[in-house]
Amino acid sequence: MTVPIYILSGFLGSGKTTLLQQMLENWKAEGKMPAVVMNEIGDVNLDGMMLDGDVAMAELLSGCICCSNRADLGMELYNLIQSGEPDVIVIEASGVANPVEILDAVTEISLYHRMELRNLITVVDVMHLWELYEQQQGKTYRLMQEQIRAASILIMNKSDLVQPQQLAQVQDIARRWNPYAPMYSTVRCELDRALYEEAHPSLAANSAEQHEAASILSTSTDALTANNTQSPSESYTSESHAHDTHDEHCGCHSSSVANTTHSDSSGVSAESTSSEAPVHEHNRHANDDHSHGQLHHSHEHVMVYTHYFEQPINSEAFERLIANLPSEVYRAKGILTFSDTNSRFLFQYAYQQSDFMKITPQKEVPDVAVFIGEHFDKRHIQEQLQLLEQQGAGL
Ligand SMILES: Nc1nc2c(ncn2[C@@H]2O[C@H](COP(=O)(O)OP(=O)(O)OP(=O)(O)O)[C@@H](O)[C@H]2O)c(=O)[nH]1
Repeated sequence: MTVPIYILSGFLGSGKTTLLQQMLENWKAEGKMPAVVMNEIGDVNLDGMMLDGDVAMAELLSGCICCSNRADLGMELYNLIQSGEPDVIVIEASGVANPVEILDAVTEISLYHRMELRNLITVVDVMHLWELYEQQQGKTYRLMQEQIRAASILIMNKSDLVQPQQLAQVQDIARRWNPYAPMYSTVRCELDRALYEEAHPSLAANSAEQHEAASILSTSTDALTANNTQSPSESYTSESHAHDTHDEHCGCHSSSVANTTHSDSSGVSAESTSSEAPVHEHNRHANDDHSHGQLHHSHEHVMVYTHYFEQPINSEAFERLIANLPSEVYRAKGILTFSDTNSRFLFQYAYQQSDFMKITPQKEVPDVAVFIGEHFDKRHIQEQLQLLEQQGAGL
């Protein structure tokens, strides 16, 4: 049997895990056995902890499958197929992954194993794209372009956060970058499963054009004039993301922490102290530029700070901290025990929107928070969190 493979791409916080959960529920409801490869640039897989324990999962942590973990991806796919014979596999790429690289990796692997790339689904945060489009520059903008161009299906998500005119503009932008992929506008990635299950002919067309398309991205300026006079939705601040200043495409980092591959779903080291993944630039792909045009550049300085909590903290103080995160932090998530509530919470922060959800973990999970961004002051966040812990402990 040939195993269908789906790749989920999309910038940090766009809604990939939200979609993944729906896909898994759908397949499980009809008795299929899905398996998942989850990739995080941080050293903790919080999303994986929230998935049902009966889903086979491989984790590629502390790096990005488009570069540092690329070789491991093949091995994990092979192991998943050999060990569990899943009916379908979904690869959730890290939010800073270049999908062209993943597409290449999966295509290579499928030459040797019985698997078929069914769809590369890119989930777009429409509000985020709308604001980035106004600036027309920056690494995140270019990475989003690549993610959109590589897609065989485009999901324009979080459409509840934009005005209809803004949505139409963003659809227009995405359509210009990728005229092939069917495009669906969603709230919380809700869409009919038939729409993503059918292999779309554009995938073949697209994959043949990936390198060419990607090679022109760095100089690509869209013909559409950025004449958006409407201010962003009230639900966001209008703060610009001026930190995106590098002329590079892929947002991976190479961590000093050795790549960790877990074949179980625990996903968390037993450390109880804070840890951080120092980031350094690596130019592995830069040398490849001769063969791939301008696709491979040195990678951006994506920073990750992981904080393991030793004490419960006050919920309101934590919410204030999250509300005041610097704009350089563009994604945060965590599991927390608060000193003033009975329940544990999963918190999410993506592009200046935060979300707290009560959870009852089915297995032992630590209290931990992960912060992802560029050039932010990790020490400052660490000190703030430690202060909250001290206050929580009444010190
Ligand atoms: N308002 C709104 N929020 C959404 C929507 N879809 C997802 N979210 C929220 O956005 C946050 C990020 O969603 P995820 O599905 O975790 O995003 P992701 O792409 O998997 O994030 P990373 O894995 O960190 O890259 C969560 O708090 C979601 O509940 C949507 O359509 N509208």
